[in-house]
Amino acid sequence: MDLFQPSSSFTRIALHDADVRLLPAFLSPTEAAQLQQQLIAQTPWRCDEIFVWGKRHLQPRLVAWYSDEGCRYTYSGIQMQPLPWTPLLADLKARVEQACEAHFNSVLLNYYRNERDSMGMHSDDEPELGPQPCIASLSLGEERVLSFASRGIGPRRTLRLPLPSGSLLLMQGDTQHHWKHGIAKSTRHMAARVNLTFRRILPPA
Ligand SMILES: O=C(O)CCC(=O)C(=O)O
Ligand SMILES: [Fe+2]
Repeated sequence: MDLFQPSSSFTRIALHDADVRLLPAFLSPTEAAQLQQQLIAQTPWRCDEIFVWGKRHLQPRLVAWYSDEGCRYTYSGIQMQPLPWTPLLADLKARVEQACEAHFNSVLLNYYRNERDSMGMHSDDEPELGPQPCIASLSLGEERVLSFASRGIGPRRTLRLPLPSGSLLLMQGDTQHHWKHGIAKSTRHMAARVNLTFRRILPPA
């Protein structure tokens, strides 16, 4: 018996000068686990290189990017080549759009294989996302903590936000201007997690 009750109301996260909302049970744990398995098996994952202090490293996670035709996106200094939407991802995008009352034309998939995979602190503030990016982030599998840290002058404020499997996080408004976010490595064993960040890429000016 599946006792899951889907919920449609977002909870506002208390973060100054930001608009961050969480829908903890967007997908049931069962659906989230099935979707994670499908995406791990069907996605042509890439491991991109990054440059840190002039040295070449492999990114500590796997990625894939899907979008409408004609979208250009540079991520961590890498020009991404988009894949066309699969029926599975197009269907998921429609459901996320309905929940968020927003429109997206691309999705970045991140695959954290274990506790050693991570994402450095960053803001999603590339010009192609526009002045107030709206990003919807779906988490599947192992719960990891999304760390927030304030940017700019003044005392550094931080927040740790655990993202359960099946949860949908919305970051919009001035969030990217005032905060960075990232996923730290862990010393405790972590199973696989897949995260999808739906974005709206604007055409070049
Ligand atoms: O894995 C996450 O929850 C964060 C992903 C993220 O920040 C990004 O893709 O820009
Ligand atoms: Fe991000």
